[in-house]
Amino acid sequence: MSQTPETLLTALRATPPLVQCITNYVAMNVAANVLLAAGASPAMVSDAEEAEEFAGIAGAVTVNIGTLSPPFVEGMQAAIGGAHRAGRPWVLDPVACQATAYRREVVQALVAERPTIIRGNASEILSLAGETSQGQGVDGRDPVAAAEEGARRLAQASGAVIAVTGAVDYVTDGSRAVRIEGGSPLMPMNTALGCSLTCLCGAYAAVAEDAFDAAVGALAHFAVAGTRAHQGAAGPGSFAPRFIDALAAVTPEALAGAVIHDAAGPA
Ligand SMILES: Nc1ncnc2c1ncn2[C@@H]1O[C@H](COP(=O)(O)OP(=O)(O)OP(=O)(O)O)[C@@H](O)[C@H]1O
Ligand SMILES: Cc1ncsc1CCO
Ligand SMILES: [Mg+2]
Repeated sequence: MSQTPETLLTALRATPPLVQCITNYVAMNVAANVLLAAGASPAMVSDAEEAEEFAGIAGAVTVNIGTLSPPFVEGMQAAIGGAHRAGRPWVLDPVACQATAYRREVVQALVAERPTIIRGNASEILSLAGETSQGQGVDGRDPVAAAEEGARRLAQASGAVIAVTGAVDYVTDGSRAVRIEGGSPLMPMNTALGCSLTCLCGAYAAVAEDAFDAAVGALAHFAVAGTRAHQGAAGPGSFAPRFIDALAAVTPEALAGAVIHDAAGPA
């Protein structure tokens, strides 16, 4: 039986999960504040010296290739090994994976490590699915609808739940699929909100029985908070603090109002 976003947020707030976030230099502070506001406990622990051990005490691990370098990759591999040994979920954010040969090579190796969830913008998911994308560096330039079929194939091939974000989000495990409406056009004008959402997927995965439900819960939390923060925001600058406040203010009951449509059948 599926767990609703409402149920999962209740569980998350009752027992805040420790989330080990290996994320990029741009996102570290933003993502930590997002997780704290949402009700989780972030720890940006990434060095190979301790990443595997730390994964043994974390509820989930998240891995983001935004500011990639060999030491980061060593830490990612150590943490993923630790998560597998501890039987914990891990979430991949394939930032700009289409941009360079190094990113393409690293991301393929990470996908082979069986991520529980992959969360990216449509350009990143298209690229992972082997299709051409219009992505410009870290910024998505493709509509989510263009990546839906590729996301379903990628889910089937990788075993991961795929969360594609944009104006209307799409989540699939290869058979089940939903679209989630909400958020704000001011969100892509704030750096690292996608990276932070990947970390929140880890928080929800830590408390969920099912990775599909976890991804839907995290994306619904962002969608509802984004819609609320948009009210009265003058632009991207004033949106940012409103969004942190809204993440904290969202109640489990409010998540019951998230706009989630079944998308498994014909469009
Ligand atoms: N046009 C839009 N309207 C409403 N919500 C949006 C829009 N674009 C993005 N979002 C929301 O913004 C959040 C981040 O998604 P986005 O696709 O921008 O991530 P991203 O490109 O990986 O971001 P970054 O790499 O900067 O962290 C998601 O919750 C998504 O639903
Ligand atoms: C701007 C930027 N550059 C590398 S990672 C990152 C954060 C958004 O993905
Ligand atoms: Mg991104």
